[in-house]
Amino acid sequence: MTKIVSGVDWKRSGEYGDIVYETAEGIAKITINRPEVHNAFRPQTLFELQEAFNAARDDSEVGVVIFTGAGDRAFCSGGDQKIRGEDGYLGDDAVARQGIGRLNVLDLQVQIRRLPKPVVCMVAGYSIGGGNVLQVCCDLTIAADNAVFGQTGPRVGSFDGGYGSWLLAQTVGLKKAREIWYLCRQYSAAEALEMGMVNAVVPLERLEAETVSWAREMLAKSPLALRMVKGAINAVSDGAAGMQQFAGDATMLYYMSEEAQEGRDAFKEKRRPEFDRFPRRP
Ligand SMILES: CC(C)(COP(=O)(O)OP(=O)(O)OC[C@H]1O[C@@H](n2cnc3c(N)ncnc32)[C@H](O)[C@@H]1OP(=O)(O)O)[C@@H](O)C(=O)NCCC(=O)NCCSC(=O)c1cc(O)c2ccccc2c1O
Repeated sequence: MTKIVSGVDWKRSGEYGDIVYETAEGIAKITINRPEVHNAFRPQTLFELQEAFNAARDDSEVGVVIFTGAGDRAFCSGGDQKIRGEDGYLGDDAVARQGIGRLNVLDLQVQIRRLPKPVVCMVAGYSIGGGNVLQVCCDLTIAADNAVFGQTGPRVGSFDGGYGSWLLAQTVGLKKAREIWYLCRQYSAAEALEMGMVNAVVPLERLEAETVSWAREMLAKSPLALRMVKGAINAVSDGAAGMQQFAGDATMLYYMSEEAQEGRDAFKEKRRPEFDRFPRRP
């Protein structure tokens, strides 16, 4: 196994079984840790990932999230086919004991899109099936030169009709997205770069150093500007939900203004608000 080093002193936290959560220098690194199945996810993996992404969201020290897989052979090979039941993936919780499966990767996809901080996918080896859909949902992707991308749904009896298909089509174009989904071929890192599915390809041993350097570059930028740009880029394609997020950000900024605070203060002080103090901007 190639040693991937970056010189970053990651601090591990949280109690997880299927993932690892680490932070350093304003970056959160979230790693799927099931290398024996090429980091395929099961319901538990996804619940833990949701918890970790929430931790990164809530940590005001964190400005960028790196999402990756353990080892150098795979970022993620999608849903764990060995525990796929008749209607979804079966965990070991009470719901699964009733024979009811889950498709809870869909919740994680939405969470990554709505996280108000850039999420960078760091891919070594396979990014396949539902794993590649997660990669597509991330804001940026840095790939190692051994990375392999592809969808397998129509080969294994599955498909992702949401972000997996139309977001991929937005990313690489309609014809290419159809090819990827209809033929279930595998594509090299160089081909993924060429079609615009990833942002950069670097030698495997430099993967983390390069990804961290992109993260540091973003950390030097205005966090609110990054948040608004992410929301703006997603707003159109996320429809009403995208507009709701963007409007929510506008509300947050308005709450931070003296004008909005005058409304709140006037209510608390039982007086008329003095909105005349604020300009009616052109
Ligand atoms: C990724 C591969 C192309 C790699 O091939 P390779 O030959 O290098 O390695 P092996 O095949 O020998 O794999 C090593 C080891 O890992 C196990 N493994 C790999 N992938 C998975 C997996 N997804 N699930 C379970 N186990 C896996 C493999 O069995 C080996 O272990 P052994 O003990 O058996 O030796 C190749 O592995 C491959 O093609 N993998 C399957 C990729 C795949 O089809 N993924 C699922 C696609 S569907 C999906 O992900 C999905 C999930 C959702 O939750 C959805 C929700 C809603 C809508 C759609 C969804 C969806 O499409």
